[in-house]
Amino acid sequence: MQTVTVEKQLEKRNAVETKDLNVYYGSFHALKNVRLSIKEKAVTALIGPSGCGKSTFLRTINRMNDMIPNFRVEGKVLVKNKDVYAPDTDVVELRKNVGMVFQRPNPFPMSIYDNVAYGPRIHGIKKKQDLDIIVERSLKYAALWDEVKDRLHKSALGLSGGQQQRLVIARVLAVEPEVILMDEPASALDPISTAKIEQLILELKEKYTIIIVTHNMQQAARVSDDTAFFLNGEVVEFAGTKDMFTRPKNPQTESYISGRFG
Ligand SMILES: Nc1ncnc2c1ncn2[C@@H]1O[C@H](COP(=O)(O)OP(=O)(O)OP(=O)(O)O)[C@@H](O)[C@H]1O
Repeated sequence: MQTVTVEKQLEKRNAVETKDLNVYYGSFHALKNVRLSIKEKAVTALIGPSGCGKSTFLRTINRMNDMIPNFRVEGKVLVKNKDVYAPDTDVVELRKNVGMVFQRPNPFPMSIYDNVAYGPRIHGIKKKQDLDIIVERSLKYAALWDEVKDRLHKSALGLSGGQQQRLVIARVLAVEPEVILMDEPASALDPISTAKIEQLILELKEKYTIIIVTHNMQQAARVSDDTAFFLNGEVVEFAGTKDMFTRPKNPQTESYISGRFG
C-alpha cells in the first residue's frame, strides 16, 4: 500500500488537458475529438505532416486563434484544471501563464533589457531594482546572459538568429509562465543554435511544461518525453516518445516516423 501511495505522489500531474476538442475554421474541421493529457514539467512533442493541425492545437491552448474570423472551438481545454474558454477567463493572464515561442524569432525593436522587462512592466513591476533581477535571472535561465551582459542596452535586433530566439525565450520566462508552447522553435536556426535551444528545452523542463511542434523526428526523439502524432486533425497515437519511436502501435505512425510519408 505504502509503495502505491509513494508512486502516486511521484506520478506527474497534468498541466494541460483537452476533452473532445473540436476546432473549426468556418466549415473546415481542423481538429477532431482531440483528447490529450499533457504532463507537467515534461516535454510533449506534436508531430505530423503539414496541415494536420499541430499549430492549431498549440494556438488553441492560449487562445491565439481568437482573432481569426470563423474560428470556433467545441469541447474543453483545461490548463491546470481551469477552463481556458470559460466566459470569465482573463486572456491576458492566460497568456502570461501559457507563453509562446514562434518559428521565427520575434524580438521587439528595442533593447535586450527592455525586451525581457516588457512583460513584467505590463504586469505592474516598475522598480528598476526588481526589473534588473528579473532580467538577469531570465537571461540566465535562457542561457544567454554571458553573451549579452555587456550589451543589455543595445538593440535586440543586433543579435544573431539563435541569440534572438533565446532572448524570446527569456522574454517568455520573465513573466513566470507554467506552460511554454513552442512552434518549431529551431527550424529557422543553424545546427549549433538548434543544439543550444534543444539543450535549453531539456533544462527548462525541470520547472516548466513544454509543448513543442517539430518536423524533425530526431529532435522529437532527443527532447521529448511524450509524443502525439497528428493526422488530418486527429491524434492517431499518443505515447511515451521512446515507445512511439521504437514500437509505434499504429501503421500510419510507423510510416510517418520512418519517413515513408509526409
Ligand atoms: N486561419 C485559418 N483559416 C482557415 N484555415 C486554416 C487557418 N489556419 C489553419 N487552417 C487550416 O487548418 C489546417 C491545420 O493547419 P495547422 O497550421 O494547424 O497545421 P500544422 O499541422 O501546424 O501544419 P504545418 O506543419 O504546415 O505548420 C490546415 O488545413 C490549414 O490550412
